[in-house]
Amino acid sequence: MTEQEIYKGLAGVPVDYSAISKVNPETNSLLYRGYPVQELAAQKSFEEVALLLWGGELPSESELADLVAQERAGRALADNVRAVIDALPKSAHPMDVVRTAVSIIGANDPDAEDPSADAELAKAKALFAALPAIVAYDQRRRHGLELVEPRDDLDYSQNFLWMTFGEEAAPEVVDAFRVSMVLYAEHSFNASTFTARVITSTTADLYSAVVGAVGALKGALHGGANEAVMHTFDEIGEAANVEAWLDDALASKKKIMGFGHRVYKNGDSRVPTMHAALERLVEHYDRPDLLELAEALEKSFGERKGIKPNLDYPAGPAYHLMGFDTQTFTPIFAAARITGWTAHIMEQAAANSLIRPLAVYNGVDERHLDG
Ligand SMILES: CC(=O)SCCNC(=O)CCNC(=O)[C@H](O)C(C)(C)COP(=O)(O)OP(=O)(O)OC[C@H]1O[C@@H](n2cnc3c(N)ncnc32)[C@H](O)[C@@H]1OP(=O)(O)O
Ligand SMILES: O=C([O-])CC(=O)C(=O)O
Repeated sequence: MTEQEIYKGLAGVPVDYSAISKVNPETNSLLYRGYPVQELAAQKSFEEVALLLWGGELPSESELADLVAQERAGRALADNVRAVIDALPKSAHPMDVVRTAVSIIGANDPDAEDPSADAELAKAKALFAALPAIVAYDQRRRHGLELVEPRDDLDYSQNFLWMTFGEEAAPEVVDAFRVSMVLYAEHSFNASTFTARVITSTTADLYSAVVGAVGALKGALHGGANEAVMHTFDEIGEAANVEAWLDDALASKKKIMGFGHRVYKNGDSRVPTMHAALERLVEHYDRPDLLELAEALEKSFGERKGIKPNLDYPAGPAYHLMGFDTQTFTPIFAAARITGWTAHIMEQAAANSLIRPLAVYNGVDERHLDG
Protein backbone atom coordinates (compact mmCIF):
# COMPACT_ATOMS: atom_id res chain seq x y z
CA MET A 1 0.00 0.00 0.00
CA THR A 2 1.48 3.41 -0.89
CA GLU A 3 1.66 5.89 1.93
CA GLN A 4 -0.74 8.79 1.40
CA GLU A 5 1.06 12.09 1.80
CA ILE A 6 -0.04 14.41 4.58
CA TYR A 7 0.81 18.07 5.18
CA LYS A 8 1.51 18.14 8.89
CA GLY A 9 0.59 21.50 10.40
CA LEU A 10 -0.51 22.54 6.88
CA ALA A 11 3.09 23.78 6.49
CA GLY A 12 3.56 25.36 3.09
CA VAL A 13 -0.01 24.58 1.97
CA PRO A 14 -1.95 27.45 0.36
CA VAL A 15 -5.61 27.07 1.33
CA ASP A 16 -7.28 30.20 -0.06
CA TYR A 17 -6.70 33.62 -1.58
CA SER A 18 -6.43 36.68 0.63
CA ALA A 19 -6.09 40.35 -0.35
CA ILE A 20 -5.43 41.62 3.18
CA SER A 21 -1.70 41.17 3.65
CA LYS A 22 1.26 39.66 1.84
CA VAL A 23 3.99 37.95 3.86
CA ASN A 24 7.00 37.47 1.60
CA PRO A 25 9.86 35.53 3.22
CA GLU A 26 12.04 35.85 0.09
CA THR A 27 12.11 39.65 0.22
CA ASN A 28 11.53 39.67 3.98
CA SER A 29 8.61 42.01 3.53
CA LEU A 30 5.09 42.42 4.84
CA LEU A 31 2.48 44.46 3.01
CA TYR A 32 -0.92 45.47 4.41
CA ARG A 33 -3.21 45.99 1.41
CA GLY A 34 -0.07 46.70 -0.63
CA TYR A 35 1.64 49.13 1.79
CA PRO A 36 4.90 48.10 3.48
CA VAL A 37 4.23 47.72 7.19
CA GLN A 38 7.36 49.75 8.01
CA GLU A 39 5.92 52.77 6.18
CA LEU A 40 2.61 52.41 8.00
CA ALA A 41 4.37 52.07 11.35
CA ALA A 42 6.38 55.23 10.65
CA GLN A 43 3.52 57.40 9.47
CA LYS A 44 0.06 56.13 10.33
CA SER A 45 -2.10 55.88 13.41
CA PHE A 46 -3.42 52.49 14.49
CA GLU A 47 -6.93 53.77 13.74
CA GLU A 48 -5.93 54.47 10.08
CA VAL A 49 -4.34 51.02 9.79
CA ALA A 50 -7.51 49.40 11.12
CA LEU A 51 -9.58 51.10 8.42
CA LEU A 52 -7.02 50.12 5.78
CA LEU A 53 -7.23 46.47 6.81
CA TRP A 54 -11.02 46.43 6.95
CA GLY A 55 -11.78 48.48 3.84
CA GLY A 56 -8.75 47.97 1.60
CA GLU A 57 -7.82 51.68 1.32
CA LEU A 58 -6.43 54.32 3.64
CA PRO A 59 -9.33 56.38 4.98
CA SER A 60 -10.31 59.89 3.93
CA GLU A 61 -10.27 62.51 6.67
CA SER A 62 -14.00 62.13 7.27
CA GLU A 63 -13.84 58.31 7.33
CA LEU A 64 -11.08 58.53 9.90
CA ALA A 65 -13.01 61.09 11.95
CA ASP A 66 -16.02 58.74 11.95
CA LEU A 67 -13.96 55.81 13.25
CA VAL A 68 -12.26 57.98 15.87
CA ALA A 69 -15.69 59.12 17.12
CA GLN A 70 -17.03 55.53 17.14
CA GLU A 71 -13.94 54.25 18.93
CA ARG A 72 -14.15 56.94 21.61
CA ALA A 73 -17.87 56.31 22.07
CA GLY A 74 -17.31 52.56 22.45
CA ARG A 75 -14.48 52.59 24.99
CA ALA A 76 -16.41 52.20 28.24
CA LEU A 77 -16.92 48.71 29.66
CA ALA A 78 -20.56 47.55 29.57
CA ASP A 79 -21.86 46.93 33.09
CA ASN A 80 -22.28 43.19 32.63
CA VAL A 81 -18.82 42.86 31.01
CA ARG A 82 -17.35 44.54 34.07
CA ALA A 83 -19.43 42.36 36.40
CA VAL A 84 -18.25 39.18 34.67
CA ILE A 85 -14.62 40.29 34.79
CA ASP A 86 -15.05 41.05 38.49
CA ALA A 87 -16.49 37.57 39.02
CA LEU A 88 -13.38 35.90 37.58
CA PRO A 89 -10.56 34.98 39.94
CA LYS A 90 -7.64 37.39 39.88
CA SER A 91 -5.47 34.39 39.17
CA ALA A 92 -7.23 33.85 35.80
CA HIS A 93 -4.90 34.33 32.87
CA PRO A 94 -5.70 37.69 31.22
CA MET A 95 -6.24 35.88 27.91
CA ASP A 96 -9.03 33.90 29.61
CA VAL A 97 -10.49 37.22 30.74
CA VAL A 98 -10.34 38.61 27.18
CA ARG A 99 -11.91 35.42 25.80
CA THR A 100 -14.75 35.59 28.33
CA ALA A 101 -15.34 39.32 27.85
CA VAL A 102 -15.61 38.91 24.06
CA SER A 103 -18.23 36.25 24.65
CA ILE A 104 -20.29 38.61 26.81
CA ILE A 105 -19.98 41.43 24.28
CA GLY A 106 -21.27 39.02 21.62
CA ALA A 107 -24.18 37.95 23.81
CA ASN A 108 -25.04 41.63 24.42
CA ASP A 109 -25.20 42.46 20.71
CA PRO A 110 -28.71 42.15 19.27
CA ASP A 111 -27.13 42.09 15.78
CA ALA A 112 -24.66 39.32 16.62
CA GLU A 113 -26.26 36.99 14.07
CA ASP A 114 -26.66 39.63 11.34
CA PRO A 115 -24.21 38.61 8.60
CA SER A 116 -24.58 41.79 6.48
CA ALA A 117 -21.35 43.61 5.65
CA ASP A 118 -22.44 46.72 7.56
CA ALA A 119 -23.28 44.74 10.70
CA GLU A 120 -20.00 42.79 10.53
CA LEU A 121 -17.98 46.01 10.26
CA ALA A 122 -19.90 47.53 13.18
CA LYS A 123 -19.04 44.47 15.32
CA ALA A 124 -15.36 44.73 14.32
CA LYS A 125 -15.31 48.39 15.35
CA ALA A 126 -17.10 47.64 18.63
CA LEU A 127 -14.49 45.03 19.61
CA PHE A 128 -11.65 47.30 18.48
CA ALA A 129 -12.98 50.00 20.83
CA ALA A 130 -13.79 47.70 23.75
CA LEU A 131 -10.64 45.58 24.05
CA PRO A 132 -8.32 48.24 25.54
CA ALA A 133 -10.71 48.79 28.47
CA ILE A 134 -10.87 45.04 29.14
CA VAL A 135 -7.10 44.59 29.05
CA ALA A 136 -6.41 47.73 31.09
CA TYR A 137 -9.05 47.04 33.71
CA ASP A 138 -7.96 43.45 34.16
CA GLN A 139 -4.36 44.48 34.83
CA ARG A 140 -5.54 47.09 37.34
CA ARG A 141 -7.91 44.80 39.22
CA ARG A 142 -5.14 42.22 39.64
CA HIS A 143 -3.24 44.92 41.54
CA GLY A 144 -6.31 45.90 43.57
CA LEU A 145 -6.63 49.21 41.68
CA GLU A 146 -9.83 50.98 40.63
CA LEU A 147 -11.00 51.19 37.04
CA VAL A 148 -9.79 54.29 35.20
CA GLU A 149 -12.44 55.82 32.95
CA PRO A 150 -11.47 56.43 29.30
CA ARG A 151 -10.67 59.97 28.16
CA ASP A 152 -12.19 61.38 24.99
CA ASP A 153 -9.34 63.82 24.44
CA LEU A 154 -6.82 60.99 24.00
CA ASP A 155 -6.22 58.88 20.91
CA TYR A 156 -6.38 55.08 20.91
CA SER A 157 -2.80 54.48 22.09
CA GLN A 158 -2.72 57.35 24.60
CA ASN A 159 -6.02 56.20 26.06
CA PHE A 160 -4.95 52.53 26.27
CA LEU A 161 -1.96 53.57 28.38
CA TRP A 162 -4.06 56.05 30.36
CA MET A 163 -6.67 53.43 31.27
CA THR A 164 -3.95 50.97 32.30
CA PHE A 165 -1.75 53.26 34.38
CA GLY A 166 -4.01 56.19 35.31
CA GLU A 167 -1.48 58.72 34.05
CA GLU A 168 -0.62 60.21 30.69
CA ALA A 169 2.25 58.41 29.04
CA ALA A 170 5.24 60.24 27.57
CA PRO A 171 5.06 60.80 23.78
CA GLU A 172 7.97 58.35 23.16
CA VAL A 173 6.10 55.65 25.03
CA VAL A 174 2.83 56.30 23.21
CA ASP A 175 4.65 56.16 19.91
CA ALA A 176 6.38 52.84 20.67
CA PHE A 177 3.02 51.42 21.73
CA ARG A 178 1.38 52.63 18.49
CA VAL A 179 4.20 51.08 16.44
CA SER A 180 3.69 47.74 18.21
CA MET A 181 -0.05 47.83 17.52
CA VAL A 182 0.52 48.51 13.82
CA LEU A 183 3.09 45.71 13.57
CA TYR A 184 0.89 43.22 15.44
CA ALA A 185 -2.29 44.10 13.52
CA GLU A 186 -2.17 41.52 10.73
CA HIS A 187 -0.15 38.58 9.45
CA SER A 188 -2.09 36.55 6.89
CA PHE A 189 -3.05 32.94 7.72
CA ASN A 190 -1.35 32.64 11.11
CA ALA A 191 -2.88 30.11 13.53
CA SER A 192 -5.31 32.46 15.29
CA THR A 193 -6.52 34.10 12.08
CA PHE A 194 -6.94 30.70 10.47
CA THR A 195 -8.92 29.59 13.52
CA ALA A 196 -11.21 32.59 13.04
CA ARG A 197 -11.63 31.69 9.37
CA VAL A 198 -12.43 28.05 10.16
CA ILE A 199 -15.15 29.13 12.60
CA THR A 200 -16.51 31.72 10.14
CA SER A 201 -16.60 29.08 7.40
CA THR A 202 -19.32 27.23 9.34
CA THR A 203 -21.39 30.49 9.22
CA ALA A 204 -21.02 30.96 12.99
CA ASP A 205 -21.11 34.62 14.11
CA LEU A 206 -18.13 36.98 14.26
CA TYR A 207 -17.87 36.91 18.06
CA SER A 208 -17.58 33.12 18.08
CA ALA A 209 -14.78 33.37 15.55
CA VAL A 210 -12.96 35.98 17.67
CA VAL A 211 -13.35 33.89 20.84
CA GLY A 212 -11.72 30.97 19.02
CA ALA A 213 -8.97 33.22 17.71
CA VAL A 214 -8.20 34.50 21.22
CA GLY A 215 -7.82 30.89 22.35
CA ALA A 216 -5.42 30.10 19.51
CA LEU A 217 -3.36 33.24 20.15
CA LYS A 218 -2.84 32.33 23.79
CA GLY A 219 -0.48 29.45 23.07
CA ALA A 220 3.26 29.98 23.50
CA LEU A 221 4.02 28.88 19.93
CA HIS A 222 1.96 31.85 18.73
CA GLY A 223 1.02 35.05 20.63
CA GLY A 224 1.90 33.65 24.04
CA ALA A 225 5.54 33.88 23.03
CA ASN A 226 5.80 37.59 23.90
CA GLU A 227 4.96 36.67 27.51
CA ALA A 228 7.34 33.70 27.40
CA VAL A 229 10.20 35.94 26.22
CA MET A 230 9.93 37.95 29.41
CA HIS A 231 9.95 34.79 31.54
CA THR A 232 13.16 33.81 29.74
CA PHE A 233 14.73 37.19 30.49
CA ASP A 234 13.67 36.92 34.14
CA GLU A 235 15.24 33.47 34.32
CA ILE A 236 18.52 34.60 32.71
CA GLY A 237 18.72 37.77 34.82
CA GLU A 238 21.55 39.58 33.04
CA ALA A 239 23.61 39.49 29.86
CA ALA A 240 26.58 37.86 31.64
CA ASN A 241 24.46 34.74 32.27
CA VAL A 242 23.36 34.21 28.68
CA GLU A 243 26.00 31.66 27.60
CA ALA A 244 25.52 29.39 30.59
CA TRP A 245 21.72 29.62 30.36
CA LEU A 246 21.84 28.82 26.64
CA ASP A 247 24.17 25.84 27.21
CA ASP A 248 21.55 24.35 29.54
CA ALA A 249 18.59 25.27 27.37
CA LEU A 250 20.11 23.73 24.26
CA ALA A 251 21.30 20.64 26.13
CA SER A 252 17.75 20.05 27.33
CA LYS A 253 16.40 20.78 23.81
CA LYS A 254 14.34 23.70 25.05
CA LYS A 255 12.61 25.92 22.54
CA ILE A 256 13.78 29.49 22.94
CA MET A 257 10.68 31.64 22.90
CA GLY A 258 10.52 34.60 20.56
CA PHE A 259 12.75 32.90 17.99
CA GLY A 260 11.86 31.12 14.77
CA HIS A 261 8.85 31.43 12.50
CA ARG A 262 6.79 29.14 10.31
CA VAL A 263 7.05 31.40 7.27
CA TYR A 264 10.10 33.63 7.72
CA LYS A 265 13.29 31.64 7.80
CA ASN A 266 15.69 34.61 7.48
CA GLY A 267 14.21 36.88 10.10
CA ASP A 268 10.82 38.46 10.70
CA SER A 269 10.16 41.57 8.57
CA ARG A 270 8.72 43.42 11.58
CA VAL A 271 11.63 42.92 13.99
CA PRO A 272 13.91 45.82 12.91
CA THR A 273 11.06 48.33 13.37
CA MET A 274 10.09 46.95 16.78
CA HIS A 275 13.74 46.65 17.83
CA ALA A 276 14.21 50.35 17.04
CA ALA A 277 11.12 51.16 19.13
CA LEU A 278 12.58 49.05 21.97
CA GLU A 279 15.85 50.99 21.74
CA ARG A 280 13.97 54.27 22.13
CA LEU A 281 12.16 52.89 25.19
CA VAL A 282 15.42 51.64 26.70
CA GLU A 283 16.79 55.15 26.38
CA HIS A 284 13.62 56.71 27.79
CA TYR A 285 13.56 54.39 30.82
CA ASP A 286 17.38 54.24 31.10
CA ARG A 287 17.46 50.44 31.04
CA PRO A 288 20.49 49.54 28.88
CA ASP A 289 20.81 46.30 30.86
CA LEU A 290 17.60 44.95 29.29
CA LEU A 291 18.80 45.72 25.76
CA GLU A 292 22.18 44.14 26.51
CA LEU A 293 20.47 40.98 27.67
CA ALA A 294 18.15 40.85 24.64
CA GLU A 295 21.00 41.46 22.21
CA ALA A 296 23.31 38.95 23.92
CA LEU A 297 20.74 36.16 23.68
CA GLU A 298 19.88 37.03 20.08
CA LYS A 299 23.56 37.02 19.10
CA SER A 300 24.48 33.84 20.88
CA PHE A 301 21.41 31.84 19.79
CA GLY A 302 21.85 33.14 16.23
CA GLU A 303 25.51 32.07 16.14
CA ARG A 304 24.78 28.65 17.56
CA LYS A 305 21.55 27.78 15.72
CA GLY A 306 21.10 30.38 12.99
CA ILE A 307 17.55 31.05 14.22
CA LYS A 308 16.37 34.67 14.22
CA PRO A 309 13.94 36.50 16.52
CA ASN A 310 10.30 37.06 15.63
CA LEU A 311 8.16 40.10 16.52
CA ASP A 312 7.40 38.76 20.00
CA TYR A 313 11.09 39.04 20.94
CA PRO A 314 11.40 42.86 20.97
CA ALA A 315 7.70 43.38 21.80
CA GLY A 316 7.88 41.52 25.13
CA PRO A 317 10.59 43.70 26.74
CA ALA A 318 9.02 46.82 25.19
CA TYR A 319 5.73 46.14 27.01
CA HIS A 320 7.67 45.31 30.17
CA LEU A 321 9.39 48.69 30.10
CA MET A 322 6.03 50.44 29.60
CA GLY A 323 4.89 48.86 32.87
CA PHE A 324 2.57 46.12 31.64
CA ASP A 325 2.44 42.87 33.61
CA THR A 326 4.03 40.03 31.69
CA GLN A 327 0.68 38.22 31.50
CA THR A 328 -0.85 41.28 29.83
CA PHE A 329 1.45 41.11 26.79
CA THR A 330 -0.62 38.61 24.80
CA PRO A 331 -3.91 40.43 25.46
CA ILE A 332 -2.28 43.56 23.97
CA PHE A 333 -1.43 41.46 20.91
CA ALA A 334 -5.12 40.43 20.78
CA ALA A 335 -6.23 44.07 20.97
CA ALA A 336 -4.04 44.76 17.92
CA ARG A 337 -4.90 41.59 16.00
CA ILE A 338 -8.65 42.17 16.38
CA THR A 339 -8.24 44.32 13.25
CA GLY A 340 -6.65 41.53 11.18
CA TRP A 341 -8.95 38.83 12.58
CA THR A 342 -12.11 40.74 11.75
CA ALA A 343 -10.81 41.71 8.28
CA HIS A 344 -10.25 37.99 7.61
CA ILE A 345 -13.63 37.02 9.05
CA MET A 346 -15.28 39.43 6.61
CA GLU A 347 -13.14 38.21 3.71
CA GLN A 348 -13.91 34.56 4.51
CA ALA A 349 -17.65 35.22 4.79
CA ALA A 350 -17.72 37.10 1.49
CA ALA A 351 -16.34 34.12 -0.47
CA ASN A 352 -17.06 31.23 1.81
CA SER A 353 -16.33 27.54 1.54
CA LEU A 354 -16.53 25.29 4.58
CA ILE A 355 -12.98 24.56 5.79
CA ARG A 356 -12.81 20.84 6.31
CA PRO A 357 -9.57 19.05 5.44
CA LEU A 358 -9.00 15.29 5.41
CA ALA A 359 -7.15 13.02 7.82
CA VAL A 360 -5.28 9.91 6.75
CA TYR A 361 -6.63 7.25 9.09
CA ASN A 362 -3.91 5.32 10.93
CA GLY A 363 -5.95 3.68 13.70
CA VAL A 364 -6.82 0.02 14.12
CA ASP A 365 -8.33 -1.82 11.14
CA GLU A 366 -12.04 -2.52 11.05
CA ARG A 367 -13.11 -4.91 13.81
CA HIS A 368 -16.46 -6.15 15.16
CA LEU A 369 -18.10 -6.40 18.55
CA ASP A 370 -19.01 -10.05 18.14
CA GLY A 371 -15.43 -11.09 17.56
C1 LIG B 1 3.94 36.50 16.38
C2 LIG B 1 4.11 35.05 16.38
O1 LIG B 1 3.22 34.29 16.68
S1 LIG B 1 5.63 34.50 15.85
C3 LIG B 1 5.83 32.89 16.60
C4 LIG B 1 6.04 32.98 18.08
N1 LIG B 1 6.42 31.72 18.64
C5 LIG B 1 7.60 31.50 19.25
O2 LIG B 1 8.43 32.35 19.36
C6 LIG B 1 7.80 30.13 19.83
C7 LIG B 1 9.15 29.55 19.54
N2 LIG B 1 9.28 29.21 18.14
C8 LIG B 1 8.82 28.01 17.66
O3 LIG B 1 8.34 27.15 18.43
C9 LIG B 1 8.89 27.77 16.17
O4 LIG B 1 9.92 28.51 15.59
C10 LIG B 1 7.56 28.05 15.48
C11 LIG B 1 6.44 27.22 16.09
C12 LIG B 1 7.20 29.53 15.59
C13 LIG B 1 7.66 27.72 13.99
O5 LIG B 1 7.94 26.42 13.93
P1 LIG B 1 7.94 25.46 12.64
O6 LIG B 1 7.80 26.19 11.38
O7 LIG B 1 6.95 24.39 12.89
O8 LIG B 1 9.38 24.96 12.67
P2 LIG B 1 9.93 23.86 13.67
O9 LIG B 1 9.37 24.00 15.02
O10 LIG B 1 9.72 22.55 12.96
O11 LIG B 1 11.44 24.26 13.67
C14 LIG B 1 12.39 23.84 12.72
C15 LIG B 1 13.66 23.52 13.46
O12 LIG B 1 14.13 24.69 14.11
C16 LIG B 1 14.12 24.51 15.54
N3 LIG B 1 13.54 25.68 16.15
C17 LIG B 1 12.62 26.52 15.62
N4 LIG B 1 12.32 27.49 16.49
C18 LIG B 1 13.08 27.25 17.59
C19 LIG B 1 13.21 27.89 18.81
N5 LIG B 1 12.48 29.00 19.08
N6 LIG B 1 14.07 27.39 19.71
C20 LIG B 1 14.79 26.29 19.47
N7 LIG B 1 14.71 25.63 18.30
C21 LIG B 1 13.85 26.10 17.37
C22 LIG B 1 13.20 23.32 15.78
O13 LIG B 1 13.49 22.67 16.99
C23 LIG B 1 13.46 22.48 14.56
O14 LIG B 1 14.68 21.80 14.74
P3 LIG B 1 14.89 20.32 14.18
O15 LIG B 1 14.70 20.42 12.71
O16 LIG B 1 16.28 19.98 14.61
O17 LIG B 1 13.82 19.49 14.84
O1 LIG C 1 2.36 34.33 11.02
C1 LIG C 1 2.50 33.58 11.99
O2 LIG C 1 2.50 32.33 11.90
C2 LIG C 1 2.68 34.13 13.35
C3 LIG C 1 2.93 35.59 13.35
O3 LIG C 1 4.01 36.05 13.13
C4 LIG C 1 1.80 36.46 13.58
O4 LIG C 1 0.66 35.99 13.70
O5 LIG C 1 2.01 37.68 13.65
